[in-house]
Amino acid sequence: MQTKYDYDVLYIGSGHAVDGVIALAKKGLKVAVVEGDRYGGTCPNWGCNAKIALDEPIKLTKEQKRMKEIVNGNLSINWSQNMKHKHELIDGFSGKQKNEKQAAGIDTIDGWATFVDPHTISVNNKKYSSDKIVIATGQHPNIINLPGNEYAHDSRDFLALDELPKSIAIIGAGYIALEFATIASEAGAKVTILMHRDKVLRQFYQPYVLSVVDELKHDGVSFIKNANVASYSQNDSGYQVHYGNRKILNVDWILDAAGRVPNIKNLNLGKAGVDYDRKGIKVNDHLQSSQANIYASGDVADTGEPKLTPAATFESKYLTKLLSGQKKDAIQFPPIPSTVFTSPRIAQVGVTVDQAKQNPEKYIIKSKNIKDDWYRQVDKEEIAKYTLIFNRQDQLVGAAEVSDHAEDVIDYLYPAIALKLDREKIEYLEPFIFPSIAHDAWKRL
Ligand SMILES: Cc1cc2nc3c(=O)[nH]c(=O)nc-3n(C[C@H](O)[C@H](O)[C@H](O)COP(=O)(O)OP(=O)(O)OC[C@H]3O[C@@H](n4cnc5c(N)ncnc54)[C@H](O)[C@@H]3O)c2cc1C
Ligand SMILES: NC(=O)c1ccc[n+]([C@@H]2O[C@H](COP(=O)([O-])OP(=O)(O)OC[C@H]3O[C@@H](n4cnc5c(N)ncnc54)[C@H](O)[C@@H]3O)[C@@H](O)[C@H]2O)c1
Repeated sequence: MQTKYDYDVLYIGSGHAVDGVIALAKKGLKVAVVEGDRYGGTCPNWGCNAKIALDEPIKLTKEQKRMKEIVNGNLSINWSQNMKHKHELIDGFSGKQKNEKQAAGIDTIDGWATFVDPHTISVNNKKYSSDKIVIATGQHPNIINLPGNEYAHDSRDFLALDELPKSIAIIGAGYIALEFATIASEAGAKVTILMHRDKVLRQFYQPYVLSVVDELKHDGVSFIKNANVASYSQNDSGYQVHYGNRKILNVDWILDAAGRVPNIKNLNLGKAGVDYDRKGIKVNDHLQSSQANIYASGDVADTGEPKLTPAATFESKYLTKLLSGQKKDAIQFPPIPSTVFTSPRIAQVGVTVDQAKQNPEKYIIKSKNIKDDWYRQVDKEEIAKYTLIFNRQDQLVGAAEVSDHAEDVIDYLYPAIALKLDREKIEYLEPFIFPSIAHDAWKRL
């Protein structure tokens, strides 16, 4: 494709919302990626991959505690070695990401992009023009505007802590709060979660959430409901969180985990004619913004889908097909699965249990406590429950699980839900390896 612009397609951002870029370049389009920070974006550098690297030994010590009569000794987390291992796994990732793009003939432009007009951006005072532009700038932590918030840290700081603080206050009770509380508490910190209201992980099935909350409490994590955090301060002994009616919590470290907000402020979107609000860039069913040549992908796009890696990757791959002319149809999202990587995990996909309960004429709910199943007792799981949701045509449309294997179970069941498999196909797919979590999951259907 020959255009009057420097590029056919220019991406702002280099996270999973850009996963389709190499395939696009292979189609012969002239492509550039602008990145102001580390290539690869949040998920590998300071999100999913970094977190799961720290979490793996946590899972191990939790399991060893359950097996203590069988596996001798007391395992404990060496925080600095755990962090060193995380650095070894993660730190080279960004360079590899950048090299892969360059090797595919993609121009990588280092710096922060701002719009000059709908076809032009500026990076470090140099202008670049492009026929199509994809805004894929992700989100940043929502640091609550409170007095003393210079003492509060974000998730990125936590994932780089050289030393584990003895006590940590976590503001918020969502994904990051619960996952990091699991890691920090098991590694030896005293963790207090200060909740905005009275619910933890409100988008997940609450009985499963409460099982995880009970487990965390058992491990010493405190939860303060309706905390009404007012300010933070510092003195010789550490930091203080001022909350409720003149109450003070003294800690060594404060993590603000009160959600994330789209990276749109510094893009100068007024010059691009792109509409947005606090939920992100407004897009139509082709991920196209209010300016016809500008698209949005990933966390920054207000698609109504969860702001998760699988959604960002799916959107990016859709855009690859759309922008290379292979596809014209609107984007059709499959159900986006999600896991909270606590110990045990909570995972879900498709129609939620609450949605099914509200529509009994449409759905049949099957729930089971499988804690005592022989396969779950192999590693002495203490919490293992699932719920399956079927429509009236006997198709699996939703699933939720709380257990140490919840993310794998939901992944194994995912094809049945996403492809709407009928009974005959499900029975044909019966021969999973035995014994295995996949077999354990599929035999439920
Ligand atoms: C702690 C944490 C844990 C997470 N764990 C999971 C998980 O387990 N599973 C899961 O599915 N999701 C998880 N997520 C969410 C997941 O990381 C995001 O959904 C995903 O990274 C979104 O990808 P993206 O490409 O849209 O945005 P990002 O990965 O954030 O990429 C955006 C990129 O744009 C760059 N950028 C921004 N503005 C500009 C500009 N003006 N010019 C140039 N570059 C710019 C940024 O530097 C960034 O690199 C987690 C998030 C966090 C914070
Ligand atoms: N396992 C995963 O897939 C995973 C893990 C981490 C993060 N993420 C992604 O990153 C996003 C951000 O994670 P998160 O945990 O920060 O967000 P979240 O939306 O999951 O939780 C935010 C929490 O902050 C609370 N809160 C909001 N405003 C507040 C205020 N003013 N004062 C006190 N509390 C307040 C909310 O009530 C909620 O409990 C997630 O929504 C998700 O998209 C995903």
